[in-house]
Amino acid sequence: MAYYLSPRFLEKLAVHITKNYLKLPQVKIPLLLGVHGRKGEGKTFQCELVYERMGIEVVHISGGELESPDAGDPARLIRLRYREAAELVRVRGKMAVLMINDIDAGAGRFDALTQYTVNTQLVNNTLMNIADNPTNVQLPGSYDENEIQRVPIIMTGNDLSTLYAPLIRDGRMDKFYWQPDRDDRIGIVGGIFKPDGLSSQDITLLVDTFPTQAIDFFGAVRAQIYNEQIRDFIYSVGLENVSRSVVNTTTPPSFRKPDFSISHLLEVGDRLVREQRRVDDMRLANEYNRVLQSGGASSAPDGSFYRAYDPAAAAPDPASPSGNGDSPQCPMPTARETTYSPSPPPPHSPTPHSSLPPEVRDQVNHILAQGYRLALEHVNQRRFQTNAWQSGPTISAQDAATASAVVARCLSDHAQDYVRLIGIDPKTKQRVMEQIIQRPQR
Ligand SMILES: Nc1ncnc2c1ncn2[C@@H]1O[C@H](COP(=O)(O)OP(=O)(O)OP(=O)(O)O)[C@@H](O)[C@H]1O
Repeated sequence: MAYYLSPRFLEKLAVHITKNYLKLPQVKIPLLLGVHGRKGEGKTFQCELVYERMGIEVVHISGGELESPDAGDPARLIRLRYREAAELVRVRGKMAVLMINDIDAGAGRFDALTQYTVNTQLVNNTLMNIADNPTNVQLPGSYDENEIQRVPIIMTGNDLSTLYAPLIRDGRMDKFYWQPDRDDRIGIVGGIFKPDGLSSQDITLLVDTFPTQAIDFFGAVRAQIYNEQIRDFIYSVGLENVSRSVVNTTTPPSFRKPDFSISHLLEVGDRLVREQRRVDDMRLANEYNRVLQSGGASSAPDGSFYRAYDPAAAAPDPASPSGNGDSPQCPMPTARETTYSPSPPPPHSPTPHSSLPPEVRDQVNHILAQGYRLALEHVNQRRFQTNAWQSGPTISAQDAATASAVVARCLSDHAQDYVRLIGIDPKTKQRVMEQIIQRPQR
């Protein structure tokens, strides 16, 4: 297939990679290049096209490999693969890169309140370390005195801001935000449908009909077109014979060219969009995460104190068995929470925090007095049974009056729901308490 490679993309990567193989006088070159942007816009795909075009050797790591039950494994893996890439340059005499896909999936949990693991820290530190000393990357247990080849590291991710901030500073990481413009999209979609004989007007119409869809969507539309024939095939051979007909067979089924008319493509595209909307409306993923989150935290949805705060237990101890790789240091994985800045109450309305029950106000004061942060969660009566709490506002204010006002507003916004107050230790990013402060009237 004739894939489209965006000139902007090619230029950015080509310059970054080449620069890292040159010795420029008195120029400090960042080793890392972070390609970021919306999911499914073809970041990885475009990178692979660049490597192919430039004949560059690639050593891969995926974000998923950056987590492991054993602390230190992913950091070791990065060093190992980096050295492997350096060795490829030496042996093959070609440029090589270390490509880390979806870095934020594996190492991107360095935001204010969510959990992070020992491995997350180690991965971020290892990458910083390599960026600072790219020709001296050692494996644990051995020391190689010889300098190794400097190898640029390209990483893709949706949200680089979730990485440890010093890792992405300009001296270490060059950044490239990839958002294909209309011309890029027409070029890419034209490449996807090249074998199907669509005219350039059809391609333009398809792209312009779905302007907010990621590139991935158009690939999915093409794949859907074959569904009808596959369904016919299944019925023609019979459900019980499908396996035999497609696996280990000398005569695999062949399919005639499906209907790639523009009207059919638009119809399939509309269907996919409707399905997406349904997912969005149902917020299935959101709920699923909440259930996991709540299930891992407190088996009883009665919201009684989460656990007594024990500073010794809260402090992460990498040497202890429980301080291993992926044991989250926060016992409850927390989805990213929104910060809530309370707007001032309207004139002549009662001050909201004055309406807080005294015990809740005491609780707020008590948490803030210990230097903890406050957050809120709410859940309706039905979802309470499944412990599927939703994040409410995170309260950035440290003064009791403002914080109480946010709590009071949340209580009135969710008057028919359960609301719970959460105390978070900002240093360890652990929840130190949870308590239900409102129950719906029955
Ligand atoms: N230039 C292209 N030509 C043809 N197909 C493409 C092109 N770019 C992307 N695609 C299609 O879009 C899909 C998604 O691309 P890719 O996985 O590179 O996106 P991504 O931005 O890295 O996504 P994520 O952020 O979710 O990892 C690919 O599997 C491919 O089908």
